[in-house]
This record gives sequence, C-alpha cells and structure tokens, in this order.
Amino acid sequence: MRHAYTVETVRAAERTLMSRLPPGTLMQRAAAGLAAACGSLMHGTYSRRVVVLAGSGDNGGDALYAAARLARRGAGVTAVLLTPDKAHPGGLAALRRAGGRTLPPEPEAADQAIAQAHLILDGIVGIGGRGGLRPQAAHLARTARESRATVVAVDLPSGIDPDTGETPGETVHADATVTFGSYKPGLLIDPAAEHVGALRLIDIGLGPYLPPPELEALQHADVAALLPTPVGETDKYRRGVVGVVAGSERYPGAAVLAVGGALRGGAGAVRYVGPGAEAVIARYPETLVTSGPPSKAGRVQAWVVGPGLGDDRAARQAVAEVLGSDVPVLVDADALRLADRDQIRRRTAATVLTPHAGEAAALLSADRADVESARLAHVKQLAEAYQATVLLKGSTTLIAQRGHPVRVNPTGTAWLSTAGSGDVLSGLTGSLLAAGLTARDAASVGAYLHGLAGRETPVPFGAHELADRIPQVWRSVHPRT
Ligand SMILES: NC(=O)C1=CN([C@@H]2O[C@H](COP(=O)(O)OP(=O)(O)OC[C@H]3O[C@@H](n4cnc5c(N)ncnc54)[C@H](O)[C@@H]3O)[C@@H](O)[C@H]2O)[C@@H](O)CC1
Ligand SMILES: Nc1ncnc2c1ncn2[C@@H]1O[C@H](COP(=O)(O)OP(=O)(O)O)[C@@H](O)[C@H]1O
Ligand SMILES: [K+]
Repeated sequence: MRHAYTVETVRAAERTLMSRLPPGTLMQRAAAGLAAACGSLMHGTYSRRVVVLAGSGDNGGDALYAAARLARRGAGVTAVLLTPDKAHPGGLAALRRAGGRTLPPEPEAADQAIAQAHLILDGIVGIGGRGGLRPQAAHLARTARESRATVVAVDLPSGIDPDTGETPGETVHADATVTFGSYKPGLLIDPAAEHVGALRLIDIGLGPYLPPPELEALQHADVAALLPTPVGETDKYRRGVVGVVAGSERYPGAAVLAVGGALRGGAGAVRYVGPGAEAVIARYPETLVTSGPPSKAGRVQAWVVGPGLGDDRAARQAVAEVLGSDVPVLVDADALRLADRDQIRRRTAATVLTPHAGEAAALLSADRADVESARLAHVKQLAEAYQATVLLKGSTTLIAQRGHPVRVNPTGTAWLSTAGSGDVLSGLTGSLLAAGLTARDAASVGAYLHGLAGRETPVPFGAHELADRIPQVWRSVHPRT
C-alpha cells in the first residue's frame, strides 16, 4: 500500500523526528537520496551540467545540498537563486565549497544556463509553497519545461498543491520527482499528478511518526489479497450472484458490456434483468436472464443498476426497487440521475456510486470543471452528502467513504476514455461486491483491474475488448489463480 499525507501531518511528524536527531540530519538524508537519484538519472555525474533552481526555503536547501554532492562528484553546477540574499545559507555554503557557481534570477543568464543543462533540479518550493508560482518562479518553470534537460522536482513539482492535487497556476513539469519521508496526495491526483513524472520516495525515517494517511493507493499485493478465490467446498451461489439492471431498447450494448464485466469479477453467476436479454444471451450464454422487474428476478448478493438504462418509467421503477433491496447496490450512469437521493441516504446495505466528473457535478449541483480541478474535495463531499461509497471516475479515479482514507487508483490510462468502458467497470465492481468484498474494497479492486486491463489491451480498443482482458490481468495480479 502507498500512503500519502497532508502537509500538516508531514510537518508534525518531521517536528517530532527532528527533535530526536542532531540539527540538519533530515535535510542531509533528503539531499543524499536526491543526489543519488540524480546521479542515476544522468547515468553518472562527471562533466554533467546541472542547474539548480533554488527558492529561499528548505526545499531550496535540499536542492543546494544535493547539488553540492553532485559537484563533489564532478558535475558542473550552477544555482539560480530566486532571492539571493535569502537563499538557504548552509546549502549555499556547501555548494560554493564544492565549486558550484551561483546566478541571480536575471532572465538572460538563467535562461542560458538552463538551455545548456543536462539536468535541472527544481528546488523552487516544496510543501511550503502557497498559491500559484510568483512571476519569477513561473518564468523559470516555463524555461525549464522548454529545455531539453531532465527536470527533477525536489519533494514535489513547484506550483502544485501538495494536499489536493490542484494546480492553481504555472507549475514545473518534472520528468522525475524525488519526494521525502512520505507521498503527498497532490503527487497522486490529477491535474497535479500529470506533472510529477517518475515518482521516487526517499525514506528519511518519518514512518513511525505518521498517523493514518489522508490517501492510500493499493498495490498488486494488496489487490491479490482481496481477490475472491473459490475454495473446495464452494458452489456458484456461495460465490455470489450479481444482478445487472442495465440496457434498454435504445442501448442494448450497455447491458452486454456490464454483464461482460460482471462475468469477470469473481461472482458465481450473473443475473441480467432488462430489455437487452437477447443481446446478452447471444454474447454470454451463461447469463441468467429475466425480463420482469428486479424485485421478481430472484435472490442476488449485489445489484448493479444504471448503464444504458434510459429514463422511462420502467427504468425509474427498477432503480427504486433495487435501492429498496437489502443487498449492496452499485449505482451508475442513468441510475445516478433517476435515483431518489433520500432513498440512497436511507439505505442500510452498502451503496456504491460511480459518477464521472459530469455526473458528480450534477449530484453536487457543482461545476464539472471544478470537480475535475479539485477531485479529492469533491469525492469526499459526495461520500458525505450521500452517505455512500463513491468512486469518482476520470483521469484519476478516487474512492471515498466516510471515516476511511480516500483511495486513489494507481492503474489506468487515458485510453479508457472510450464509450462503454464505464459499463464494464460497473459490472466488474458489482461482481466483486456480490463475491463478498466490502464496498470500498470492491470499488478499489474493480478500478485497479479495469485500469490494468486498459493498459494491457492493445490500443486503440473498444470496451468489449477491455472486458475480455480482465482474466489475464487478474492472473497477473494473482499468479496462483
Ligand atoms: N522540515 C523538514 O524536516 C524537512 C524539510 N524538507 C524540505 O523542506 C521543504 C519545506 O521547506 P519550507 O517549509 O522552508 O518551505 P518551501 O521551501 O517549500 O517553500 C517556502 C519558500 O517558498 C516561497 N514561496 C512560497 N510560495 C511561493 C510561490 N507561490 N511562488 C514562489 N515562491 C513561493 C516562500 O517565500 C519561501 O521562501 C520540503 O518540501 C522539503 O523539500 C526536507 O529537507 C526534509 C526535512
Ligand atoms: N483521461 C482519463 N484517464 C484515465 N482514465 C480515464 C480517463 N477518462 C476516463 N477514464 C476512465 O474511463 C472510464 C469511462 O467511464 P464512463 O465515463 O462511465 O464512460 P462510459 O459511460 O462511456 O462507459 C472510467 O473508468 C474512467 O475512470
Ligand atoms: K520543488
């Protein structure tokens, strides 16, 4: 599991740790890790040209100390000091002792140094940054982006909001980010995460002083441990039956895709309810189909409702019936519009809502662009407002449930933004729910496998190919299945 902590938490842990160590120890740990990472990114240090963009805080200090280490190993280092009279004194002295030279941030000289650099160290701001970068810093960030050098962000790309993943103005675009002590939410959530590049964590000893995280990301081993696996005494009913209420005369394909996802999610059987039965059976003859209302369809351990459902009376009635059941329900697409919001709040069994940014905006009476620029705040707000587990889809998929750290899905690709891909996700996740995973785990594992399938399917792909790829990625996560 990867854990991410807010600035306030990181600072508190750092204070405790620092009080037990000689002054400057943490910064030296950070600088040593950073210098080693830069050395390996440049495939050596001798005769490499390094430019440090150094702000006046400790982030600049880390960068200057690391650069001093690189200079001692033969790199030619130039530091551009944003505020020369306030640059980190210890870092600056170390760099000078190591033979590094310094420049004020005058555009011409700085731009020239940047243009010739092999590697740029972004030490403008770290967790102490506030708001969009100031003009001089913004200029350096742009010049660095336009250069051919490898840009390494120190702790985080300057300009991103470490707590939220927002990008309030110009930001450094890094090829790699070397972060210290712990991940920060902004490194893992778009739009900020897009500017992070390859992310490396340097352990500086904070671990024992960190409380529960703000954000977490499952890794292969976590997902493997959660995947349902049939055992000797099991049968199809014990594995769980998932009911899929999806599709309409107009959108029969959504039913096929949701069932396709559901068949690959570990439930023992998939029951389909709706007008798309013929299309479903033609593609997946193993599906149990019924054409009546969900309440007459027989027992299931979880429902998926919504993909391609349309919005006629039957659809509305089906959503109400499913929400009235006492088993976990995943509410997607059209059902997000049709559902009675109070009925969602009153449910005692788990409810999973899977909106994309547009649907989330509608549920919160907010703006789609605001949801996309501040995903973390909005997914938490939705989970709170609907007392449900919320999986917010999009460039970064987040899963929120009140009282737990938000989960960020680490897999996926923009190729997933293809029609019907969400239908596969809802079927898959509903199936995991029926197989007995908690709402939060089912949503996280569903998003993880869906994202992996997106990465493994030859592009450009259609959503049905994504569903076909799930067994392969399942086995890649859990090779013994
Ligand atoms: N506290 C610690 O124990 C450790 C801190 N470390 C480093 O220290 C950093 C935090 O240092 P600081 O608290 O000094 O803060 P920063 O260095 O992150 O930022 C503060 C500086 O940035 C300037 N600044 C703020 N917002 C700006 C903006 N929008 N545009 C331009 N300049 C802006 C401020 O005027 C100030 O000079 C971490 O990110 C990390 O790199 C590491 O050395 C590890 C240990
Ligand atoms: N830019 C992106 N990067 C990564 N994944 C994306 C991106 N855009 C969309 N996705 C993913 O693609 C899927 C699209 O689902 P959805 O919006 O419901 O589409 P549809 O309704 O056509 O099925 C979701 O899993 C979402 O997280
Ligand atoms: K930085």
